[in-house]
Amino acid sequence: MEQLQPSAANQAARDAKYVEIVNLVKAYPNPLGDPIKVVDGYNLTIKKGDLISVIGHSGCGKSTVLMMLAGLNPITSGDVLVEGEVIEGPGPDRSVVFQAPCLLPWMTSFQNVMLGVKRCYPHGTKQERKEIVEYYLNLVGLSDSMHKYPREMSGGMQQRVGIARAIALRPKLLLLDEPFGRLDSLTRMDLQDTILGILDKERITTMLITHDVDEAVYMADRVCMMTNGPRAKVGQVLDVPFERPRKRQEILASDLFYDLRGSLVDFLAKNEKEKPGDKPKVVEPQEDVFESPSVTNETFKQKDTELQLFAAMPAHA
Ligand SMILES: Nc1ncnc2c1ncn2[C@@H]1O[C@H](COP(=O)(O)OP(=O)(O)OP(=O)(O)O)[C@@H](O)[C@H]1O
Repeated sequence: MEQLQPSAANQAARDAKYVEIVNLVKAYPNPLGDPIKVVDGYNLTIKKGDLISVIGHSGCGKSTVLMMLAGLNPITSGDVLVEGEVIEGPGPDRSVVFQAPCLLPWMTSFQNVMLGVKRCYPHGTKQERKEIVEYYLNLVGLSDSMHKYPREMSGGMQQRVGIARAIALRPKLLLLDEPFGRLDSLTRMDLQDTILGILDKERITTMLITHDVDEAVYMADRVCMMTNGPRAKVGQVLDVPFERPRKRQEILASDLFYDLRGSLVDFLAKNEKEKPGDKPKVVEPQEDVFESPSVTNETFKQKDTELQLFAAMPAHA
């Protein structure tokens, strides 16, 4: 076996824990203002360049975890480290794609992507920034629609702009919160393959939240299955050993795909009994929760806050 040089070994060790999520806790106030731990002790390590999909029953806390990673939802306790650095708020090293594309309607796709590029590359020349925008719009298959406004594009095309905008920032961590959730199944498959094609080229470390077991397996290197909330955490992590680039037909024809899919379905079925909403559950306030005063000012759902990220984003050093 080939012997790794010490520096290469160190690099490999660093890459193995490129993103570390350590004992992450999120508490929201219940209607009486008492803190309820929705996520409690979430631990996960993501290798550089890996795509990890996160699956779990509705309301278990998937988006809550993703928003904490994005820095858009304050962490009650615990840490998120990207390349060894603890994250504090949003930053240009992380970008997010939500279910809704959240494009500015008065801007073309080019201008929408340029919005983030300008903030992240303030020292680049106008020509360099233009080339970055064009490159990424081309990568998502929109070279012919660079000067179209959102109203002139389909939902799938708008989502492509959102993906180009996120990837053009060259983030260390790409966060995808059900990015295909509003699309028809053909557009969905098309876009899944577009993202996989881009990640094969760029190897961006990615977390994908999805409700779709097939998508979770097809897209990911590992699938993280979350337990039900409150106090949700990582229940099980499943390795998906298919090589990249992946060919959908080959994967769908393999027995392994159905075995992996079966493991996910079993996990979700076991958790089904405890699904919130199945039976009324009295959730007692939890005394040991770390105080988080900003929590009461948060909006209930934060899925449409992509633009906050750009507004709050400091430039690349
Ligand atoms: N700002 C908030 N204040 C209070 N409770 C919240 C807030 N945001 C989310 N919650 C609650 O936290 C829990 C987890 O919500 P979250 O949206 O993270 O779940 P999810 O797994 O992403 O759900 P879905 O799959 O349906 O999108 C839910 O019970 C939700 O009602």
